[in-house]
Amino acid sequence: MPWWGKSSKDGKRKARKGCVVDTVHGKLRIFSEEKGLRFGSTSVIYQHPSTPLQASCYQSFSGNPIVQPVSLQGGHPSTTRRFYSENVGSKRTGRENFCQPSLLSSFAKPGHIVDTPDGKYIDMEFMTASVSTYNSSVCDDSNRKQFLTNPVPGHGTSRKTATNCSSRLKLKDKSAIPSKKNSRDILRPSNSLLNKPSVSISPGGSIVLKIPPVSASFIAPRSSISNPLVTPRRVIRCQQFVSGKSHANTSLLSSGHHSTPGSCHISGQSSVGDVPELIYRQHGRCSPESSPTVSPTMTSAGTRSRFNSLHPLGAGASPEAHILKSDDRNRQSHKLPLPPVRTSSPVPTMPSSPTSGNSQNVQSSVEADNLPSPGPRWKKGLLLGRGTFGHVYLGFNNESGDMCAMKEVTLYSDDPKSKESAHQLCQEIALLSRLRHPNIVQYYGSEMVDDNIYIYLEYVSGGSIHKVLQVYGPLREAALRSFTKQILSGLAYLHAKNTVHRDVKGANILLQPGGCVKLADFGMAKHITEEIGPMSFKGSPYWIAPEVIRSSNADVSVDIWSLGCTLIEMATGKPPWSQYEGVAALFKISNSNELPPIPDSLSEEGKDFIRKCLQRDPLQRPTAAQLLEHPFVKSSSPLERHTLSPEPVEAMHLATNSGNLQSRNPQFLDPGAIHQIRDSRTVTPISNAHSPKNTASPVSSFANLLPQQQSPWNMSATKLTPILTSHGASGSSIPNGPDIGAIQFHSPRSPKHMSERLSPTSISTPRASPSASIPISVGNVRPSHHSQSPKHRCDRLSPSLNSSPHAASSSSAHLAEGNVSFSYHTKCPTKNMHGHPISMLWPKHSSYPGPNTSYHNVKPGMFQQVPHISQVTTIHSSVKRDQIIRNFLENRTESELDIGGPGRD
Ligand SMILES: Nc1ncnc2c1ncn2[C@@H]1O[C@H](COP(=O)(O)OP(=O)(O)OP(=O)(O)O)[C@@H](O)[C@H]1O
Repeated sequence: MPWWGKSSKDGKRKARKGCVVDTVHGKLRIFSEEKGLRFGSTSVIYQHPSTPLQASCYQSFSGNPIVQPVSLQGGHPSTTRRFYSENVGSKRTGRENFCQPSLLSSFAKPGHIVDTPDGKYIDMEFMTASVSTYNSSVCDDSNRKQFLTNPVPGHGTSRKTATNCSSRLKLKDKSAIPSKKNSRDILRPSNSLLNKPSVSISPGGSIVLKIPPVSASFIAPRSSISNPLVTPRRVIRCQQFVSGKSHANTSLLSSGHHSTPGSCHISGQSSVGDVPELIYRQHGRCSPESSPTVSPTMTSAGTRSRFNSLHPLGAGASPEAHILKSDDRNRQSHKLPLPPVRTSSPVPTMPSSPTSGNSQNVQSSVEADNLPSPGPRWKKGLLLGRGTFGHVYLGFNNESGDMCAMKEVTLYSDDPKSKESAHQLCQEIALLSRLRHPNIVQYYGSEMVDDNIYIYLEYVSGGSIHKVLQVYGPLREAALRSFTKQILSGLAYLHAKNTVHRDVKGANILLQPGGCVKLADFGMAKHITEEIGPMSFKGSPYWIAPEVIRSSNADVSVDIWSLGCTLIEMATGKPPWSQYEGVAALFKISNSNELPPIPDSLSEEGKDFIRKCLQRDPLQRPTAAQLLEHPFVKSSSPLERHTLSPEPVEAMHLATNSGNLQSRNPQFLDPGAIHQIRDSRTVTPISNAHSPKNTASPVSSFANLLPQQQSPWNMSATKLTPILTSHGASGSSIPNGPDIGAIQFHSPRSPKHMSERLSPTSISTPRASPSASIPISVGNVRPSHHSQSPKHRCDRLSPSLNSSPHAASSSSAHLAEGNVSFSYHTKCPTKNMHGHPISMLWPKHSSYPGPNTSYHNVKPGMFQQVPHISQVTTIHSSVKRDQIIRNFLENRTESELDIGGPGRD
């Protein structure tokens, strides 16, 4: 997020709120690998290549193995299709007396990134499909004049139009109330604006696809599939929107909250050219915290009616034609955005799931129209983190048991920040949907639910490198090599696609518990062409390349510079020049010829690697592909993963109860399958059992570093196993910490495998009353030995996970008594697959142990159960949590970390 001027800019923007109208509905588009969407069209058809038409219009994408956009012209009438409509409307613009038509906008539309015949990508501008404000920068004078001389039909004057815009926006929220007024307020572009799309170069250097404003009434279907937008009611009922101001006017705005340190958007004038003109919805009904999935009882028949009305086969060619026809009579009363069509795709349950099976899925789909609701699939759960523009939640599919990360951004029509948010989201969606790489967070889909945009991403449960550094301190060289190699691998892939990330830093690199790191946060990423580099200044001050500060001409080499900074960050816990304030840091970076201090702790290879990355002349920097050959990373080879294995308890539960181990893999989701719009009464599953697997197989595994080197990080990693227990659902509260989750924790292992891991000194946690200490059956635990291998630790401690799921719940009474309750890791899932909270074991009757403490002869009753570190933090509010953890990690022996408990050497 912008690192300067957050509040002031924001305040200024809010002081001059303009009407910002949305169409983010209709802008969420599939970024499929396939092409064929009509630019400028107000509808997009998604074709499922294999499913029959007869399948119903279940309002979800989740079951689509592959749901991809197809051309309106190219669609075969016999295939199942779905589409979204774009909406046309207008909005009052503050003091402006008139509105004007603008250009079509494409939100996250395939047109934003287009494959050219030569394989290159072209950045397409987002255009507004709306009536824009007078001040809208995307509206040229000719259009404005045209509008003025061609008042909107049905409006006596443009002034009246502007006035009515406001009314419509208010009415939009009253979705259930039919409004005749709305129908009168529809703005239609003048005929002269119905030109063919044109392409030009924007000031920002992007290729701009200009598409004339389109009103629903002007859109002619180009295929046998009827375009629902020709339906006046659709125009009336759906979003009416007005374009916002240019991105250049809002790029310096910042949010009130941000999680990533030091981020900045130096979006200068040059950013105008590459900014989509987005459209926003009126501040809507739902709060940002509202779950996109709702009770089935909330799905009204009207929703289905609307859905039917928009079905691409609604012209009567489909078997549902009769439904559409009958429902058409009911559409009058529904103004909400139409949900996406759930067609014949099977519900994406796993094969072993009780609810899986094509026949059942298809049946479910078929019945969707007849049932009150298909039921919720994805539920917004724990808060994983806060970003500049929104929150990221853990999403849980209660049908398949899978998880994903749900990035939620709420758009408000009167909040200029929403414009920036939507812009960034558009870029992120556009880029992510094209990417598939083990070291890049996988994009699954996106949708609009009321005022919220949701981006569904692969869930990376370990949190960001930045947070890891905060908690555990700097990484040791082996981890540095592994992480750097993986980041490089992701960057090499990215750069090969002519894409620059522009915000490489620890906060944007997520870590899987297994040691796989993934590039995330592509909000600032950009496609570039050979001729035109990214023009806007974006990035984070301490990681930003000098040439980005000095000029607007930059290319993928800026990521290499940032990688060098990130390596320093990982090695020291802080980015280079962190001793300077933001602007001073920028000055230092851009105007000095100094190199930041390179950590002495690094090997010569590491130092050389950093020096190569931090060459001020970008031409001298090696490419990511070249750096992959650098000895610093080349020697980091993937080894067998054998460490954390926190899965025994969960795996056994899975094996015995659900038998659906495959569902732990989040890759069931279909990347690119979810660009849809729905209201909060509809349900949109996004899972897909046929999507490619790309979660695992990082370039190297951090886990394999454990045998080589003992480090705080290594120790913390091994700690994932022994201290986890699960207890009943009546246990303590589950905090909404950012680094919690269980997806990797529950990786499948067979019971046999687990039993082989048991050792005589196993720890078990039988039932206990919630108020009592957890009676732990512990054999004599050997004193700590630094030479103890991780494998040994793992074997010895694995049984501790073999506790009953009904073990005593964590008791706040224990904590209140002042027992030891510090944690040495935070990457702890809070719930197992069965929804039982998982807590941790801690030594009792002791304050925080000082250095060189070890525990011998651990006996039953020495431990207590602590739900989560955030509660620990509450209890020990006088002690800085992170420092405790760090100190503990740095001074513990391996066995101490394994067991913990009172007593000293
Ligand atoms: N795929 C994911 N899996 C798990 N956690 C995630 C995921 N994506 C994001 N998070 C968490 O949410 C936080 C914020 O996410 P993210 O950085 O993408 O938001 P943002 O608005 O783009 O932030 P920024 O301020 O960097 O622009 C991250 O720091 C991370 O803790």
